[in-house]
Amino acid sequence: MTAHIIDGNAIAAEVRREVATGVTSLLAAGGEQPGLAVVLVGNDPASHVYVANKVRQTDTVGMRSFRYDLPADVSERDLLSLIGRLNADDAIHGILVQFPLPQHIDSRRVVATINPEKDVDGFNPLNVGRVATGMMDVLTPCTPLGVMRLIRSVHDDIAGLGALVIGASNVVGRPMAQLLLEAQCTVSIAHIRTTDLAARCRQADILVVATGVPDLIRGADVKPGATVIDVGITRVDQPSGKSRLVGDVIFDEAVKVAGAITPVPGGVGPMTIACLMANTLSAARAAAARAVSALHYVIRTRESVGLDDASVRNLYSDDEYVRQKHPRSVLCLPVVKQTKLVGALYLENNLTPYAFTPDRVAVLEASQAAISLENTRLYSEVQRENTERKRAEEELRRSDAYLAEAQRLSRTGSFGWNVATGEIIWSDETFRIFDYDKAPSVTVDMVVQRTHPDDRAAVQQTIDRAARDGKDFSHEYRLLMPDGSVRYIQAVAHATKDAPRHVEFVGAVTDVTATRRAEEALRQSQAELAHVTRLTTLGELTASIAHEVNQPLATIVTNGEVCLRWLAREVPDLAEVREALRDMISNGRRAGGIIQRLRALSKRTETQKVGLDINNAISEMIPLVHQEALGRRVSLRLELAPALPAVLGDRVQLQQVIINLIVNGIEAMAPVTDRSRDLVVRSQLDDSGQVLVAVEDSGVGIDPGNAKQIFNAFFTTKPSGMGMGLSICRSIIENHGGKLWATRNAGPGATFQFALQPHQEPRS
Ligand SMILES: NC(=O)C1=CN([C@@H]2O[C@H](COP(=O)(O)OP(=O)(O)OC[C@H]3O[C@@H](n4cnc5c(N)ncnc54)[C@H](OP(=O)(O)O)[C@@H]3O)[C@@H](O)[C@H]2O)C=CC1
Ligand SMILES: Nc1nc(=O)c2c([nH]1)NC[C@@H]1CN(c3ccc(C(=O)N[C@@H](CCC(=O)O)C(=O)O)cc3)C=[N+]21
Repeated sequence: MTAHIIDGNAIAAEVRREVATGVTSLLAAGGEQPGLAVVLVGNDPASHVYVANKVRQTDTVGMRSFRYDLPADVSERDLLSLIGRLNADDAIHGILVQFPLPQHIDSRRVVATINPEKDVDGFNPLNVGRVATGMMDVLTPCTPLGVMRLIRSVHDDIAGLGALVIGASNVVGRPMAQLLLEAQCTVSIAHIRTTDLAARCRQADILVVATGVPDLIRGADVKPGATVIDVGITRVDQPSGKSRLVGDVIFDEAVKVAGAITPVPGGVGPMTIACLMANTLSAARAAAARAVSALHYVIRTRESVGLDDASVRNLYSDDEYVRQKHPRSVLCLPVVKQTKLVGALYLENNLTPYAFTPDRVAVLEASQAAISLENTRLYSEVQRENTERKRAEEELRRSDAYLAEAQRLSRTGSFGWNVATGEIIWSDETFRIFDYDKAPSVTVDMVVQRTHPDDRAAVQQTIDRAARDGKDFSHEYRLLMPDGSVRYIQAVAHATKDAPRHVEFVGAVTDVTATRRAEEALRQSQAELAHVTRLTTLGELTASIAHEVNQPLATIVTNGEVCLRWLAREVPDLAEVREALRDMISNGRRAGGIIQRLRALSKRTETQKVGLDINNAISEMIPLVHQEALGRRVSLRLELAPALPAVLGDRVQLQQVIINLIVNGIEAMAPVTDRSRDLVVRSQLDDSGQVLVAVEDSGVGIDPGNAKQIFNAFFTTKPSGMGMGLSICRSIIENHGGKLWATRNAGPGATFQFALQPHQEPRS
């Protein structure tokens, strides 16, 4: 198995492409073209090759290169002064002084002179210190940076791996170890004095060799599967006369043991230059971001900036604008409103330094403060008003929503009607009830149109009267909907008058269809129940009624025989015959009357309320109960007050009540043996002008324990009764707007009575 050979050339090309893209977007964002200065001292041929390479690649990725070739005997001072100029030159974002430098020049001083922001080698102590303390967003030495990228091409995560760095130079070994440490490797650094190097190598998951000692690491020194990074580059002469580059690792051996390995050449080397490009781009980007004008500073810090003499080099001298316009005095104040920076006040004077004296600044700042204060006051006022308005609007919106919902739920719509203008406004629910599409205004005609034809005249009349009198009104009418269905509407309206001729109605319309239908159903079932109980009562009376009918029939038969006899005489006695015939007719009528009443009572009819004479209604029932009373030895007496006013009622239903009360009274006296059984049916006008009908018996009376229940449905004291009688009676009387109740008599027995309002003939 051989190791994966990490292709430094390919990855370096990748890095260069990224850099080229970065340069393009930096330019697009208005940044300056990145520039790299390469300083070469002396004539070292290898260095010339490298530098030429760097310059070429710089141009390739779209950056500018500046090459400075100095003689080998250049003074340190001259070199440092060149560096100073390069530091100040805004076209230059990166400075690289190629190593090695001649002996007479102190490389550390050179490195320390390079502006840390332009130190693309990452050798300046400030950058070294930053990397050493884990600040990775700074310029990082190129070779270790490239190595990390190579390692990452084979490892997603190297945290926890054992890493051995051989070589402890400031250029490679030490920063390398820092980067590996930062990536959470367990890092060892080996150097010339390290003992048992091979054994240490065999422990390393990641082996970075940077000594410049060819063949230092053999295959046997590599931990199987380890990642081997060979930084070393040594040019060795070959027998052919040509030279070739070798690394520190015996590649042919190590490639058989390692998991991944970099070749030399084509490994770390190309990465170093690619990372130099990347560092130069980073430096240029940082410079663009830092293009800190005074304005930017003010915006960022909200502190005012004053430059008394802008021609003197200062923090803002690098500002593009300052460089081009050379203002002499600059004052920049933040304009803050409601803790928000809304702008900056920028004043400059291109003629004199010290134009913005402290007292002038104070005046400016004070007036700005005054304006701010006033703004603050206005702002908070507006803010408060806004909040208040929002709250009110929200409340209104919510209550509107509640109202609409309530209208929908209660099927009640509202309306407004201005009589003078004829303008009518409907709520959504009103539109729904009338089944019209929503419209901004409505006419009286629309209401009339929708009204059931049978009710139209009445509705029109109500509306006309309301418009004329300007008085509250309420009416109930039906709507005939487009689909042919009928709706029952109840409308009430209240008149408001703010001027004598200016009447406005505010009202509500309720769809009471469901209520009316329920009432109708209830009335129907009550009528049916009443009919059934009526038949039951009549059923109980069958025997006595049959007897009651039989009697006139028997009389008729007897009279018929008498007639035949009188006619059979030699001289027929016609006077007698006539007398008998009259008797027959009257008895026939009597029987017929009973049958007729029976038929009326047993018929199932709609309720028909008419003005009727209650005495007459009572009298008609007597023949039906006459025989029953006789048979049970009850004396039945009528005490009917003459000239009673008519009552409005359904004859059959009221007669059902009367007959029920009489039958109950008769039954209540059945157990009575020690006294006479008297039943009195009385009619009279009571003190309050009501027509009163009372049925008084001398029976067993009402058990006080039952007094409350006797009118309840299903309550009965009779063994065979259904218990519907009194409950139906009461509902009939209540339907007539009257009252039915029972009292105990002073003597034995009880009195059941009902009271009805006299019927007012409608005045036409
Ligand atoms: N590919 C690339 O881009 C680059 C390649 N290089 C190459 O990397 C190599 C190292 O460069 P650089 O760090 O600048 O060189 P230096 O000479 O500055 O450092 C060499 C380091 O290796 C250590 N060392 C030397 N011999 C041994 C040994 N036998 N066993 C253990 N440690 C040893 C030294 O230890 P001590 O400190 O005790 O002397 C020293 O720390 C060179 O071949 C150089 O050409 C360098 C830079 C970039
Ligand atoms: N201030 C400074 N910064 C440096 O980064 C720096 C320096 N001085 N001095 C010298 C070392 C060495 N160095 C290399 C750069 C590229 C290759 C490189 O491209 N190598 C190719 C081969 C190049 C060739 O053909 O010679 C490769 O390994 O494939 C090698 C080595 C940067 N160094």
